[in-house]
Amino acid sequence: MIRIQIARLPHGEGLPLPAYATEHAAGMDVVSAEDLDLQPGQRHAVATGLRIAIPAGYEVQVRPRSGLALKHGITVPNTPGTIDADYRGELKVIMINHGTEAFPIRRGERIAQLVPAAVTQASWDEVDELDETARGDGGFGSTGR
Ligand SMILES: O=c1ccn([C@H]2C[C@H](O)[C@@H](COP(=O)(O)OP(=O)(O)OP(=O)(O)O)O2)c(=O)[nH]1
Ligand SMILES: [Mg+2]
Repeated sequence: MIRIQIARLPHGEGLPLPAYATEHAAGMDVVSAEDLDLQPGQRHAVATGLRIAIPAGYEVQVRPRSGLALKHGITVPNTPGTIDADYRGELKVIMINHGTEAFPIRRGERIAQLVPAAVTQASWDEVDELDETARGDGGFGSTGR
């Protein structure tokens, strides 16, 4: 359990903070701060009215809700969205309608889920040759279907 500072923008006033729906849920459901009808094929960065300050060494992933995906074709095209620890702008949820009908997104409705995660940063050791492995350069289905 880590602590993350969260601040509301004016249009975020009165909305519930992202919250776990069940005791051991992996994601905190986050709600929309705006009303819109997402047309088939349309993308929109949905406002949450929230800003957060994630501790260094962590990120927050933005993931779709499976019910919206299965029933309505509503998903997050950049899933998992990445909220960087040093980002201080508004948290937005990019949503796309892969369905065939307009989908109403209403203020206060849960649109996605936030999953905090530890981040490992790396630096490069540039070399001329890499060690050999049994897989070698086989990939992209090289082991069969
Ligand atoms: O679903 C998302 C994804 C990103 N962001 C914000 C927070 C994140 O820290 C910042 C940058 O995101 P990312 O690195 O994925 O986008 P980019 O296209 O690389 O933009 P930048 O050049 O600003 O890093 O945008 C969101 O609010 N929601
Ligand atoms: Mg980036």
